[in-house]
Amino acid sequence: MATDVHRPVTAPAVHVAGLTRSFDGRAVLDDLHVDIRQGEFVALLGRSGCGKSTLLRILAGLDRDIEGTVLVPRRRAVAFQAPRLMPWKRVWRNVLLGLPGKPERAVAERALDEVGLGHRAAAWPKTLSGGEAQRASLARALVREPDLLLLDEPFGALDALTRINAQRLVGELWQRRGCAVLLVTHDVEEAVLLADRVLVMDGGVIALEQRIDLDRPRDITGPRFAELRAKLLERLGVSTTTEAS
Ligand SMILES: Nc1ncnc2c1ncn2[C@@H]1O[C@H](COP(=O)(O)OP(=O)(O)OP(=O)(O)O)[C@@H](O)[C@H]1O
Repeated sequence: MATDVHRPVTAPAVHVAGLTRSFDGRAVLDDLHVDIRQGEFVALLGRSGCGKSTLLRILAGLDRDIEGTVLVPRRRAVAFQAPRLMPWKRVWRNVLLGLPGKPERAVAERALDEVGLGHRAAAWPKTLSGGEAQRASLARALVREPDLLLLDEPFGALDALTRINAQRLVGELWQRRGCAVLLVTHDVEEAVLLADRVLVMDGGVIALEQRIDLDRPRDITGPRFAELRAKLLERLGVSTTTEAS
């Protein structure tokens, strides 16, 4: 009997093969291939307009006008740069929005506790700070018990200090939950800090794949961190040295 020796022991969380997505006749994603293992944290970098959000929207099931193969877990959740909370619903109701059945408030409160926002469950969205609103948005994703968490620049609009706390929180949530994460970011340091693997998109494909071989918790001051950061910046076309005038 023939056996398929190439078949993986566990199926990947995400399998994308030959994915093409065009807008007005222009292929933004052009025969793109990517796999993400179960429980793996992958960061996606790339110049503005290269198609990162397009890929993420396809994985989220928000865009189906594609060619190619896309296999994703049924349980997946997405958080965007803008928290997208409904202003007329209290925070806990926002967290439960769109969930099937009639989940109880306690379900929302558990997810809010997990992101340190349990005490604001009854608040109106407009009374939240930017960082709190982003955490509420994360709670809304977590309450879906995702096997795949899709994050589209979730920290992009936060100030530096809030951003560091939010990055730490996402790292902790990922370790606790064990779900696969795909994080779209512009921040190379954030990618090296959090990810098992960093992908750089260019020309509609994954142009570089870099494994981050650093132990956790990561030392952002170490030489290997700097080396990885420099390599990724170089691939993104950003110079890491300044010329003396
Ligand atoms: N619905 C759409 N209609 C037409 N063009 C689109 C549409 N969505 C995306 N595009 C185009 O596809 C390209 C990729 O957009 P996308 O938002 O995926 O880039 P990105 O890498 O996420 O950019 P950024 O880093 O600036 O967020 C852009 O040129 C954009 O104008």
